[in-house]
Amino acid sequence: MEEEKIGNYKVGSLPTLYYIPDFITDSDQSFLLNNIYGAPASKWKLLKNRRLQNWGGVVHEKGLLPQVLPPWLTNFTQKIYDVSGLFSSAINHVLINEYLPNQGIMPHQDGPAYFPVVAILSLGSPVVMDFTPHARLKLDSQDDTDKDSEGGSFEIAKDKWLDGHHPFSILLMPRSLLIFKDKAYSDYLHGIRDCAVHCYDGAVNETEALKQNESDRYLSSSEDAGRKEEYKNISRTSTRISLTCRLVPKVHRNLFRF
Ligand SMILES: O=C(O)CCC(=O)C(=O)O
Ligand SMILES: [Fe+2]
Repeated sequence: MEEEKIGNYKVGSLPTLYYIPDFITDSDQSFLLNNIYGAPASKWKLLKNRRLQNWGGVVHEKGLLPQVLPPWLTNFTQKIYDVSGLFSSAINHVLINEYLPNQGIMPHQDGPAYFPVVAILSLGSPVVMDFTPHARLKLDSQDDTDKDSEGGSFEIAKDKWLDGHHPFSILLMPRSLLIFKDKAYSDYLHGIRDCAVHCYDGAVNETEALKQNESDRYLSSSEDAGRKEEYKNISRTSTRISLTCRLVPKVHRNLFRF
């Protein structure tokens, strides 16, 4: 793995979206989950639709008020730094999100304090992450009154986008690593739908993600293999944990000079 180039893991039509299946082993996954769930209860921050742990310090618009990352995390952030070769210095911030099967994250762009490369390590239940071009890249904006009509997310397919931008999705299997930067980071919003069944039909990494031997157990709960194929759904039957690993370049060493 170490000798291989990150370029070998490029997926989809953007030049800077990478998906590495089996980035960590099963025992690495258990090790991380044990540490995450072994952290003091006060480490969890409750949000409306999920909970999270913040490691590495507090991120402000102007930079990071740092806290040393624990060794159980730096083992992995160092590996991500080494393998990707995309970060200008060591990863110093990790956000751990926990999602129940019907929880997700609204489409968003990561904040300006971060170096524009993000690495997301996935544990537990698989999910589909959707990328949507930024509203400023929409060509002929649809009549907003359309929004409430039937069809929900299919509305998006009608939109026209500038410069070849188009919505796409990626299937994030457990133990995989997703890395994105540049256009994928700045021209697109990323989000996860808050429903318990996700469709991966057309996902940019369908082949790569489903090569994993264990993937079968997550596919549609239908007994009928043919229907699994037909619907291309994953059932989110358990919790997903993600580790969003980033670099905040500006670190405040002295609180009083912040
Ligand atoms: O859980 C994920 O995979 C995405 C998390 C994310 O986008 C974020 O923390 O900014
Ligand atoms: Fe994000």
